[in-house]
Amino acid sequence: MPVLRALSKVVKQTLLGTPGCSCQPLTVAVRNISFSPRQVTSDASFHSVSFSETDHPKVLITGGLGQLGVGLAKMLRKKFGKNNVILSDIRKPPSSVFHSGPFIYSDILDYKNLREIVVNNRITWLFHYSALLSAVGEANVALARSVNITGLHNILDIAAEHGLRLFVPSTIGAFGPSSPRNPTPDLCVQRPRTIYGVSKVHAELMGEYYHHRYGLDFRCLRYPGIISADSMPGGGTTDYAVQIFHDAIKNGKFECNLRPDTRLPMMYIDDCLRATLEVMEAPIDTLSMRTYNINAMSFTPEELAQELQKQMPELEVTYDVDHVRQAIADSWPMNFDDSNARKEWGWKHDYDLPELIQTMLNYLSSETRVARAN
Ligand SMILES: NC(=O)c1ccc[n+]([C@@H]2O[C@H](COP(=O)([O-])OP(=O)(O)OC[C@H]3O[C@@H](n4cnc5c(N)ncnc54)[C@H](O)[C@@H]3O)[C@@H](O)[C@H]2O)c1
Ligand SMILES: C[C@@H](O)[C@H](N)C(=O)O
Repeated sequence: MPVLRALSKVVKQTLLGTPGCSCQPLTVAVRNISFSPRQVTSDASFHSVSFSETDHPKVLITGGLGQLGVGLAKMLRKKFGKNNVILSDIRKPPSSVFHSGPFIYSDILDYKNLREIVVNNRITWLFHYSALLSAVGEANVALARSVNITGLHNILDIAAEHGLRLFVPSTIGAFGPSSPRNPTPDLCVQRPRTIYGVSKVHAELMGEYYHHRYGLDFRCLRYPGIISADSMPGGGTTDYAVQIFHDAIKNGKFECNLRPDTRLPMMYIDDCLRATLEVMEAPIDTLSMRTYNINAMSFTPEELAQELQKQMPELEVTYDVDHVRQAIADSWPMNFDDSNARKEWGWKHDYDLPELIQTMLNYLSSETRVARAN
């Protein structure tokens, strides 16, 4: 009974606030009690978080075989040690990934399997990358709803139950046509028109709710469109900005599926992954919010093509608009206001458009040279 009384007191304090106190003791109280949202009263467990700030975290990455996960694992393994970072997905990994560090099968819809992985590997940090992106999500709403929403519920419960620090990426796609688009601040109207966007707003709100209700250390960044050389995008609206480099090098031609004047926020992958680690390592008292916009640059297909043509004057770009993607892009931010991230935890991007272009061309041309030599 003392447990139940303590729990109900905490719940009341969390919901109603502590009279006369402007500090944040409630989170600490809930976290010390550390009860699971799926097992509240019957076996309210008192496990304390075993990870101390001087240890390396034990990391699990879900959905790790997509555009961003392999690069994230590489960066985290450099910092925390190869065996402290487990990559997981439902797909079969290429042999280079399989041999570069721990990889396991994990379907985020399988709650028991997820729990087993977290327990058996004593996971302390979880990066939740599994998702169906904007264009693929519109083509399969039921699956997107299940992976992006039901899957997230499993992740939140496991993370709260086991005292994990949880990173969930959100996106420029979490905004919609009624949001201010130029620029888009952290806090404003969010009424996205895609299942992807709706699921990401849901993730932001649920993560913040679990933070306040259960003390979950939830951290979230809204990424712009991410551009990478060594991994391909998984079916989003910003994919053209990756594909153009591949087609330019391979064929000297590119057909763009967005209108030439479609302005969207973008970022090179190294900046995105560094921001992710930085927000995970940020001291808790520097974070006034749990979800931040981050940005680097903003351009249209026409501007990207013109900048690329400075290096490759023979490049031909034509346009054949995909109406689904265009409607999505027309509802998204054109410029992203990330001033809170810059002020509070020191976010700063390294790559603007010229550096992005040079880095992509260097990487892809050296790949092509190696392939031709073999
Ligand atoms: N790439 C971008 O431009 C971008 C921008 C904003 C936000 N994000 C977010 O970052 C995260 C990673 O993005 P990405 O580009 O690597 O995505 P991606 O589409 O390339 O990869 C997603 C991965 O999730 C996996 N997956 C699907 N269903 C699963 C399931 N049931 N269980 C486990 N894994 C499953 C897929 O196999 C895939 O490897 C996503 O949450 C995405 O919303 C990405
Ligand atoms: C922006 C982002 O979330 C993803 N690249 C998409 O276009 O769907």
